[in-house]
Amino acid sequence: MNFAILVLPQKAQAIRKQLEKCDLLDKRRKLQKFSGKDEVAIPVKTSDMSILAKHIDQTEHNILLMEIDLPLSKAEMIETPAEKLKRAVNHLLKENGFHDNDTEKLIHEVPDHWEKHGDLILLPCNAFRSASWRCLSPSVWQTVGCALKCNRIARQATVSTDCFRSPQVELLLGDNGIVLHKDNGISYTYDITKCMFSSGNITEKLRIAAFDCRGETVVDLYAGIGYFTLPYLVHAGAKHVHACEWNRYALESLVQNLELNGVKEKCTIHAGDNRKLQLRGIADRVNLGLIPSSEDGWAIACQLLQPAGGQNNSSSCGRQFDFKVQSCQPVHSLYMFENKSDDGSSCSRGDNSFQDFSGLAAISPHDNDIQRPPERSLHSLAMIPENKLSYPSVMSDGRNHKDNTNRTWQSCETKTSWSRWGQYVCKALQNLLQKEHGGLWSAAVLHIQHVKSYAPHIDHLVLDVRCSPQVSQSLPGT
Ligand SMILES: C[S@@+](CC[C@H](N)C(=O)[O-])C[C@H]1O[C@@H](n2cnc3c(N)ncnc32)[C@H](O)[C@@H]1O
Repeated sequence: MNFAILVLPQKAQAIRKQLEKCDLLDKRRKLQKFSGKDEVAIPVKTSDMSILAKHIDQTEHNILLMEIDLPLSKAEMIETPAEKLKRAVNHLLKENGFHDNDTEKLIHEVPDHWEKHGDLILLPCNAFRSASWRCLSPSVWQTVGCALKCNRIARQATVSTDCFRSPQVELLLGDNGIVLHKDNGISYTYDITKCMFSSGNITEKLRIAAFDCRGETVVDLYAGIGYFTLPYLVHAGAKHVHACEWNRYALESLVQNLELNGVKEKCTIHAGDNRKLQLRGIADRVNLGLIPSSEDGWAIACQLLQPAGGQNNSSSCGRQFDFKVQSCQPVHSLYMFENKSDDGSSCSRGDNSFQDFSGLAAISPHDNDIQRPPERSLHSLAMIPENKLSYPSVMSDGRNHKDNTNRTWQSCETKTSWSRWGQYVCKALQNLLQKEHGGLWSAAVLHIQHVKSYAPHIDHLVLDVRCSPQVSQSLPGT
């Protein structure tokens, strides 16, 4: 029931203000002037006249309280898409004879959020799950399509654990799942029912887009539809990307996406198992984007890195690379994804852009006691702003030095489990590199990125590692 008080027009604004001040004005509804009656109805939240009387100046006239449904205010009239969807589905349930109790339960399965891929709406996996919805198919999907103004509806399921990372998307309305997705100036087309597309990884795509890879040869070991291959080529300026992929549907999309974005000539696709790649020593940078772990690809990644070191910033700017200056060591970056469990004890879940990996030194070739961290002992690190972020860079003789951005490594006592994971990865890579290329190598964590949390104890982490071959002190001119 809705109520209003009737007041004289000349008093209406003053009384409205008084009501607003004491939170008795019903803002969901509009004031209304009654033509011919010379009265204005002001919507109020209470039907208790004594409460109203306490707050309104009644000296000049009497106030009349009445039950009335005044028109909704403008803000109330604007329905969100989620409200619209719920209203449409509610109507459908009623039309089909569902009782109020059942309707109330079923409405909880109508989602508030979804992904939009062109004219296709991808519903979350818990949407419309009860058996009752099946009886209402296809009219329920037509209703959803109509409410959300789209022609195709699909429902998300968990990405399968098979090695192709196949999505388990179910098409509910429409005859195909091919979509066109655009972000950060890059177009991706793919079949949503056959290839995975993680919109949650947008922060990583943006981070890669901001890398300076000019002059670099990059290998993307798990290219998929080109989710990272394309930002390397389109925005980071990589000279060439070798993209590895073994899922034929992802490969089809990858080819299309390279063409779509005009970078086909700069990419070589390697179809098949990346562990069988015959290439070696070609890469400045290797991208390992596989969850839950890319560990299977570490050996091949090390094989792919150039033995004498890759491009560094100085050479990409056209300056002569100089082996004599240690701070201009050629560098490699391995870029990898991991999903890690954590014990949640000190997890910080706010801004995840910059993680403090203080206390984590580069692994020198002489560190042999790094253990794999226990799976459930990982938790996040304290945050530090970007201007305080510094690179650990310890050479094989243990000396600290400034990196070429002139930021010094801050030592800190706090050892966290993420940093232990970083150390474990660095040590493993260093061993692999020494075995593969010979000589001494150092491996250092450049950055640890928390991408997202899948569950309270499962975090998606990305680690940037810089691997450098150590120059012998006896090289001519050193
Ligand atoms: C996480 S998915 C795709 C990630 C990709 N960056 C994207 O979002 O489009 C990983 C991809 O690696 C591929 N893959 C997994 N193991 C592989 C292997 N040993 N060789 C080649 N491709 C592999 C899968 O088929 C899948 O498309």
